[in-house]
Amino acid sequence: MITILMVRIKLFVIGKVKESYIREAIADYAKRIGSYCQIECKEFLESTIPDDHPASVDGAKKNEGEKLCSGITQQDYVIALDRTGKTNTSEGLADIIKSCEVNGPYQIVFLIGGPHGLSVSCKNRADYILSMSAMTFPHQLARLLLYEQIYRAFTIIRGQPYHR
Ligand SMILES: C[S@@+](CC[C@H](N)C(=O)[O-])C[C@H]1O[C@@H](n2cnc3c(N)ncnc32)[C@H](O)[C@@H]1O
Repeated sequence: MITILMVRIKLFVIGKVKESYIREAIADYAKRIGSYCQIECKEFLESTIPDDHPASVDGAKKNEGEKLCSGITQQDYVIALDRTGKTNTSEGLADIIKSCEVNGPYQIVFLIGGPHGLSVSCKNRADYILSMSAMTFPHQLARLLLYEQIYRAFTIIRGQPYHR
């Protein structure tokens, strides 16, 4: 017999969602996802960059990376979102989530970077670096797309008629 435990999904993200229409869409998906798992999103402030010097940008990214990684535990399955990562299908993401439901680890952490992207340490910690497209999205849209894909993944896992 296969025992399926409810996974917990956490999003650690840099920056707030300013547009109300994006916040509403995210809230709608979060509510739908809530019937399959616990999901929460922790927002961290963007680090200020005093000038456009590459060293300042690197410092800010490093600082943001430390904040993002601070809540990760050793057992978590970490998926970092980065344009240059590996692309996957919705079924592929569903397989990853299903494997965590069946075999553990039972907590999945998704990381979304700020305007300058994720630090090297975030990418090094990640078990999987996921690219949703070769194009770059603003972090707010990346977050919305991710919520939709997590919802879609659960409907695939449960065999429900959302995904075509
Ligand atoms: C504005 S983007 C950062 C752009 C930055 N220049 C870079 O190349 O990473 C903000 C965040 O959204 C997420 N993101 C944007 N486009 C993405 C994509 N195509 N696939 C996966 N994540 C993406 C990433 O987490 C990224 O750190």
